[in-house]
Amino acid sequence: MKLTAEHLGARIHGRTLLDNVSLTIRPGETFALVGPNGSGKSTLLRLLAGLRRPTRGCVRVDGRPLAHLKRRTIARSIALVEQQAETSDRLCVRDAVALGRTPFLSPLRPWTDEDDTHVDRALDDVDMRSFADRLWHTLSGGERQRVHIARALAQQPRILLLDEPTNHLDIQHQLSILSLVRRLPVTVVIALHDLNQAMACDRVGVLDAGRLVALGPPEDVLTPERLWQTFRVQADSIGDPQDGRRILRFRQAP
Ligand SMILES: Nc1ncnc2c1ncn2[C@@H]1O[C@H](COP(=O)(O)OP(=O)(O)OP(=O)(O)O)[C@@H](O)[C@H]1O
Repeated sequence: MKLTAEHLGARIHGRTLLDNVSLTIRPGETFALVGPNGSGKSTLLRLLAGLRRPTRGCVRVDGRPLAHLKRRTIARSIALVEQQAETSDRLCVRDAVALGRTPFLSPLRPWTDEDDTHVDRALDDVDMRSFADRLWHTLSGGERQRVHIARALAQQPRILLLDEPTNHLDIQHQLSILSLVRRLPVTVVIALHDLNQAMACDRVGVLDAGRLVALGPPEDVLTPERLWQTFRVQADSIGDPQDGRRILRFRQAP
């Protein structure tokens, strides 16, 4: 599924959060969105998910304006995992993940075994099946994060939008979630602070003060010059002795 942002602008109380952002996310690619704190990554993801209306411009899904689609129709195609998503304390893990099936349910389409299968698979994908009966408020930050990702996976989206999905996760679960996301046969946009994780994505977009200042393959975009201009850090790119892939090393500016 193709997702297109056309000249997107977002303003609030006279302040510009996004300025003329245009990009096309190609079907099936894993697209990393990077940028300093406050550069507009979460705002852009919310616009792409249809949760917030742009002040200017338009988001299209396979050419159709998102603004013309019903919320339920959007939820059948697009899932967003937000940074600070909350869930009712009274829910158990399984029920929290089952919420991902809501867009598919109706009086004429009640819960079926197929929904259970999707929930089980999503719990397995994030390694949370053994927590299925635990109450939400008993979970650690990283466990909650994994449940939110499972809920999005249970939604079987064709476009998955993830806002810093690895920020609470231990290294094993960071790697497994990222590798899962890359394997999924869906279009993924993922906001990341770890630029080496962004290096493993198909393409990268760099936001700086609400503007898209670079877009392309990671090696072409995450150059020492760009990292200095946007993040004000000195960076060196070195080769991984195992597989030759580029790794970024950072130093604070003198
Ligand atoms: N409702 C709001 N009212 C005022 N300012 C807002 C509002 N929502 C977002 N902002 C501002 O918009 C800017 C962009 O925020 P956004 O959350 O999109 O950045 P981000 O790149 O995701 O940041 P981070 O890396 O810190 O998560 C920030 O300066 C933020 O303070």
